[in-house]
Amino acid sequence: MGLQVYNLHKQFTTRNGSLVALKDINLNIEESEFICAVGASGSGKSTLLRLIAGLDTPTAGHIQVDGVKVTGPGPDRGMVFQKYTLYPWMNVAENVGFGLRLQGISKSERREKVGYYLQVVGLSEFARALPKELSGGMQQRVAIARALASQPKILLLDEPFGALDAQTKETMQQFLIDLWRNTGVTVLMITHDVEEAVFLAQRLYILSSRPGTIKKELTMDLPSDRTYHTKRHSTFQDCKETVLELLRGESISHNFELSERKIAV
Ligand SMILES: Nc1ncnc2c1ncn2[C@@H]1O[C@H](COP(=O)(O)OP(=O)(O)OP(=O)(O)O)[C@@H](O)[C@H]1O
Repeated sequence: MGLQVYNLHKQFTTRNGSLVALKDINLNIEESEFICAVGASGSGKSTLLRLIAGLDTPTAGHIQVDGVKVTGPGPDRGMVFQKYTLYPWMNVAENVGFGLRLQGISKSERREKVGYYLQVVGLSEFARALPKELSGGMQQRVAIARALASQPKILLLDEPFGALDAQTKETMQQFLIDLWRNTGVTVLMITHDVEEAVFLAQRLYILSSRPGTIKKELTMDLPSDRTYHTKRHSTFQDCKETVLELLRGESISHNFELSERKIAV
């Protein structure tokens, strides 16, 4: 059944009055789809993901995961943020098993699941390492393993590679697409990196700014077994240009925010 978002509206009260961050957002994400939402800075991407994660409540509208209304955080949604959110005093295995411990899962089952997901992300031999002993990319793989360990119905990724250097980012994109193909997990990822979004997503939602609305929904016509070579294909370049053009339209009224640096291609 996947994830459905119905007429979502989010308004914040600020010192300068109220601000509509999201307006009339409707999403339909089927099981095992890989979806990216892309938009300029301030288009409400993080707000959208936080609402889906249940970390904040909508002003109007509602969200369903597998037909169940979201009323708060839950193990059916695994979240990975841009900044490494590992507990520095816990080793890698303890970090991956943390959510499972909170769910009251027995030590033996925890050990089995942690072992399995560390293998999935290729970090078995780092089980006893502390986060500070790992590179940025490895830390994000631990965060992904932790999110997967609770066997969520959907993986929510908030610019997970935004803090990584270009080369690590490319490696992590390939890692993520292989992981998605091997596990069949449903993914919703937000990013302002157009190339990343076009490379990863089967389908893209493009958000407009202030208020954040769905400006366009695009299906990516790229092979499912994509590798970084795919980025050189003319179809890939055409898709990227289409998205950039839609975002350029946004930048006319928000050019102070949507610099080429922010588009990051
Ligand atoms: N807690 C809050 N209180 C008031 N305004 C907020 C709050 N959170 C977000 N906003 C505002 O809502 C709008 C959308 O913010 P959000 O962080 O969701 O955008 P974004 O697309 O994720 O941006 P970026 O790409 O820069 O992270 C912005 O104008 C922001 O200032």
